[in-house]
Amino acid sequence: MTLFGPETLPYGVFSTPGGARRIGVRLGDAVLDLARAEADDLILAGGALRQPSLNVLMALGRPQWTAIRARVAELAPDLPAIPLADVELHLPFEVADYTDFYSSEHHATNVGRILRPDRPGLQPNWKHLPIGYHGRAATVVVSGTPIARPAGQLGPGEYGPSRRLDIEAEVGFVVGVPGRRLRTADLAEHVFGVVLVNDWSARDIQAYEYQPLGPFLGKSFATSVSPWVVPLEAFAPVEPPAQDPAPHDYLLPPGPALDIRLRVEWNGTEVSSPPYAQMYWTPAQQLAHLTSNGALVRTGDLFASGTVSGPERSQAGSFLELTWNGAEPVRLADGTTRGFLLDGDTVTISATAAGAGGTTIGLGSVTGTVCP
Ligand SMILES: O=C(O)/C=C/C(=O)CC(=O)CC(=O)O
Ligand SMILES: [Ca+2]
Ligand SMILES: [Mg+2]
Repeated sequence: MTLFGPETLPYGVFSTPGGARRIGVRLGDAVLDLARAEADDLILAGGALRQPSLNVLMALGRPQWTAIRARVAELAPDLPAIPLADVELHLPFEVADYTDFYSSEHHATNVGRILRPDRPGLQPNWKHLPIGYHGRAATVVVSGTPIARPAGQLGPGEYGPSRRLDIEAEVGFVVGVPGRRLRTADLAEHVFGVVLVNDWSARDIQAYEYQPLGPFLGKSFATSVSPWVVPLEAFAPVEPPAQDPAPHDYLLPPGPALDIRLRVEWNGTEVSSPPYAQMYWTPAQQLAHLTSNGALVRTGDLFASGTVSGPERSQAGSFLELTWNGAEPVRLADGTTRGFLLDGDTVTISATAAGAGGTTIGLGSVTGTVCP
């Protein structure tokens, strides 16, 4: 079984040594060169495929996305193909704005217990609206980019490198068509596709700075995304979890969940398997909420699910939860133990998902190595 067969066909931006950035689609272990296919008039996309990023393609809208994808699938065996091993992959789209949600009930409850032990895990508003914050688009980087350990204020009078550097395994949604005051039913008209996200987080910086305005420097230093954007239509929609209390009208109907199964590896040891299908708030509700006040989403906007954590410890999407703030270290295959990230550590988040027509599709992976 290949995870990158004709039912997946994710888009990315690649280059070969000395060459310019071009748009490609992954098929198996090859990249189909769509820039050349358009230049050869095999695919008509008004120049959208002859660009150094996906943004022009993403702005075309759903009917053209569907038509181009169908044409790529039809032509795939005959399109110019380059071995994946011979290309460099780049950030696939120019990030306009980056928003991060907080939509796993298990993650929100765990983080609440760890950071605010004197209060109930979930805040009273949590089941009434998808909580989120606006992040920093400029520091969204492609998988493989080294992650420099941030320094900052760790407490009163204390400044230095973070000692509690962490990950957050998330699913990201990439906006193609701009809009404001969107309804949940509008998701597929506006969202082009899905990436994996690692929202690197310095827990000591975060814990000191976040009150009362929320995450700031503890999360804005780097956010990694996978190089392949999997089109929304490649996924088989599934039923989201029941919501109680019923959300406000503008958040209904909730729209589908996606059955994306993540896997987190720490220096090659699999340490957790977060289940995205169990997220409380759906991407359609996040998009409707994000734009409900009249705020504009633009081509290239990235909104992330929030840390994906399931009910089990082995399903934690952050090391904060996995090691319970470092108190219960995990053992890696080389016999060493970890609470938080050490310099030189590599984290890889990968995922598969239920694809349309009963298939299993791949999302690839997002990886990063910590440097001092
Ligand atoms: O509960 C808090 O104070 C903050 C928790 C987070 O780390 C927020 C975040 O990035 C959202 C998420 O990924 O779920
Ligand atoms: Ca996050
Ligand atoms: Mg911004």
